[in-house]
Amino acid sequence: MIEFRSVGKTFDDGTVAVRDFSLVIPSHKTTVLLGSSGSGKTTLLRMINRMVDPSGGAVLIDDVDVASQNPVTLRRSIGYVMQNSGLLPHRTVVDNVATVPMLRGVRKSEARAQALELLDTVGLDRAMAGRYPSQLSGGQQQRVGVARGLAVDPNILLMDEPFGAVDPVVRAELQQELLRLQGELGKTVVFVTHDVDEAFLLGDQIVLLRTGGEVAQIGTPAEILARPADDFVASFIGADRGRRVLRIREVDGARVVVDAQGRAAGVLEP
Ligand SMILES: Nc1ncnc2c1ncn2[C@@H]1O[C@H](COP(=O)(O)OP(=O)(O)OP(=O)(O)O)[C@@H](O)[C@H]1O
Repeated sequence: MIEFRSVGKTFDDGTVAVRDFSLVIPSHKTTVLLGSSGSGKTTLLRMINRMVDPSGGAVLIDDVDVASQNPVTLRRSIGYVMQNSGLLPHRTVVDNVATVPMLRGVRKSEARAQALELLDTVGLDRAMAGRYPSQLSGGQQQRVGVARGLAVDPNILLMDEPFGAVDPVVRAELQQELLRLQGELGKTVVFVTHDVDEAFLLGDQIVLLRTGGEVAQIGTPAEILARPADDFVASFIGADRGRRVLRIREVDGARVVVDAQGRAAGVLEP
């Protein structure tokens, strides 16, 4: 369990990124921090592994304040996947994945063997292992990024817009892959995105943020859809545009689901 207790962050230049944020993130689930640009999502995510230290309040992992932990040790125990994969350009794919385990003392041959298995786990052909990141497509690079995030077998996986830079088709593939992986691994995933559809697809719990890390609503996708807390939430999730309002229409005895514009979205099974 990860807990934010009245956390605030004011950067040195006076920017208040987060005012007063409290949240409990349950273990073995995916929690999505959703909000528009500048709402403080990345700042909050980075407080978990001490890439950012709060100016006030505390972040606890399993009841231990992260401020009491060595930042380097902490960072090496938590998986971190970012938008542009963050791979080391002069190291091969297999070495990129093996780097952190080796820093933690795993022997090179063993770390590489594990890295190859992780390539299988994230659905990347082992034939890619000897390539450099620039020789991979964006989607393949992100898979390597996920493999690297999983390399120390962390309990916690932090993902900061990990699929933001790839095209919609690859993005959908990577999302499905993450759902499959999470079904197998059951990590505590904290996922940052500004994409409502992505949030609703991946999140067990959604935390919708306004500017300053202010919580607009917390709930499951279904709860937020069913009862948006206010106009801001309704607008953000598209409910006000009727985008997510579906209706059932009878067509030749079949029940067809149509969207607010009357376009067919699917058929209900009898
Ligand atoms: N190192 C920094 N120094 C000063 N201000 C910062 C720093 N990092 C972030 N900020 C500011 O803090 C606020 C929150 O930034 P943050 O990156 O957490 O938002 P975000 O919701 O993740 O946005 P995005 O979706 O664009 O990444 C923004 O106003 C940003 O400009």
